[in-house]
Order: sequence, then structure tokens, then C-alpha cells
Amino acid sequence: MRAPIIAGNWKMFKTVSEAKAFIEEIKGKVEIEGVECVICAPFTHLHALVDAVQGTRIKIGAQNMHCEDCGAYTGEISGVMLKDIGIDYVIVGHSERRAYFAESDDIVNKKVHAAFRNQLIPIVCVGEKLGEREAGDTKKVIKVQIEAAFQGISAEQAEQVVVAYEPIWAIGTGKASTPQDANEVIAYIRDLLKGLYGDHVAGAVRIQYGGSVKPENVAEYMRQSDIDGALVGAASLHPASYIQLVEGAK
Ligand SMILES: O=C(CO)COP(=O)(O)O
Repeated sequence: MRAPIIAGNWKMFKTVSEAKAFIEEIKGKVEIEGVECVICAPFTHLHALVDAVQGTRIKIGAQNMHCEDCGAYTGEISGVMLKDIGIDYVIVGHSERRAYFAESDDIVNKKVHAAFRNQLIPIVCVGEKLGEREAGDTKKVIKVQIEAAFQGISAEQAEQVVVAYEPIWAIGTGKASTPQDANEVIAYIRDLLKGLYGDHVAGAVRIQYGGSVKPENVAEYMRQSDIDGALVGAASLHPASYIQLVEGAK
């Protein structure tokens, strides 16, 4: 049985005081048995948020990190630093990082290794562009991204990974993939994992859908056979909306 996981990706939004107020609003309302809640916030907010969620079951994640543990990388943050302040999750390979910060499949793989070196759970994002979908290349693109991300990752590690399938054309556009289409790609990702690691790991890995998920549509995604949660941008920014997303995941 895979526990549903609702992760908010706040991207580059909110001040620290707004972030702390958000946690105060959702505390006690999102701690639903069996549903895991994660908030992935900007780096500057993480320390305060780890404090704010003390005594709750809400987990805090980063949106990125460097693939090395330390070094002369001006402006970067490592997995060592994230673990040091009590972070549990880290998003790796988000399409915005792939598009605007040249994050390649190879770097994504290095970051997955860095996450496990530092006892962080990676939320590995994959997804196709609109042109790739229209050309019928969705599965081809996903296969390359998944195989690269899991390169050299052991079965014990692989089963802890959270995968987020986020078709790029559905992010922030209001054009969500239908639950059935999303489930088909997610079931394909599970098949790929089965090929790489066998039934046990494929059955254990949690795979989220992301892209224009809202309180109104989350339950329909969660009803699908292979969708285990959602990675949510815009609709995770408002406390009432985030609470409804978690309630919709039960
Ligand atoms: O990129 C996303 C989550 O990582 C999805 O963003 P939206 O939910 O705003 O479409």
C-alpha cells in the first residue's frame, strides 16, 4: 500500500513571515492519517519552516540543491546543508530547472545520488514538452529521463524515490492532463521501474502527477490506479486550497 503524498512546490513565492503564517493556518488540518504532506519552499525559508512544523507530521522539502556536498560553487546549497537543518525531501530535475538552469539528465542523476548520500528523499520530476507529446514521443522522452535519473541507484534506494510526472505543457497553464492520460504515463513509469528493479520496487515507488492540480480535480487523479499523489504549484500557495488538496487525497 503506497501512502499518498501531496507536495506543494512554492517556487519563488512568499516571504518568510508569509510562509510561517501559512503553516500556522494548516497545522492540525492536514494531518490526515495515511496522507503525507510536504511543503517545498525557497532556501531562505527552510530553517524557519522546519521549526514551524515541529510536533506536526508536515515535512519540509527544498526545491533544488547542488550535486556536490561542498566546494567552490558560489551561490549554491548542498544536501549536507539541507540535512543539517532537518530537511526531509528535495525536488530534483523540475522542468523549470531543466529549462532555465540547464539541468541535464546527468546532473539530475548526480543530484539523486547526492540526496541519498545525505539521507534526503528525492522527488524526481520527469515530463514531456508539448511538441514531444504532439509528435507521439511522450513515452520515449519519459524512458530516457527515468533511466538516466535512476542510473547507479540501488533497489533499496529506488523504492524510496518519489517520482513526479509533470507534463510541461500542463504546468501553470490551467491545461491539466486528463486523469486517464496522466495515469497511462504513470503506469508506464511503473513498468519502466519494474524493468529496472522488479515488481517489489515498482510496486513501492510513489508516483505523483503535477500540472494544474487544484482542489476541484485532485480526487479524480487520486482515484486512478497508479497515481499516488500530486506535486502542486499555484494551488499549494493558499492555506485553504492546500488543506483541500490534502483532504482530496484521502
Ligand atoms: O510545476 C508544478 C509543480 O512542481 C505545477 O505547477 P502548477 O500546479 O502551478 O501547474
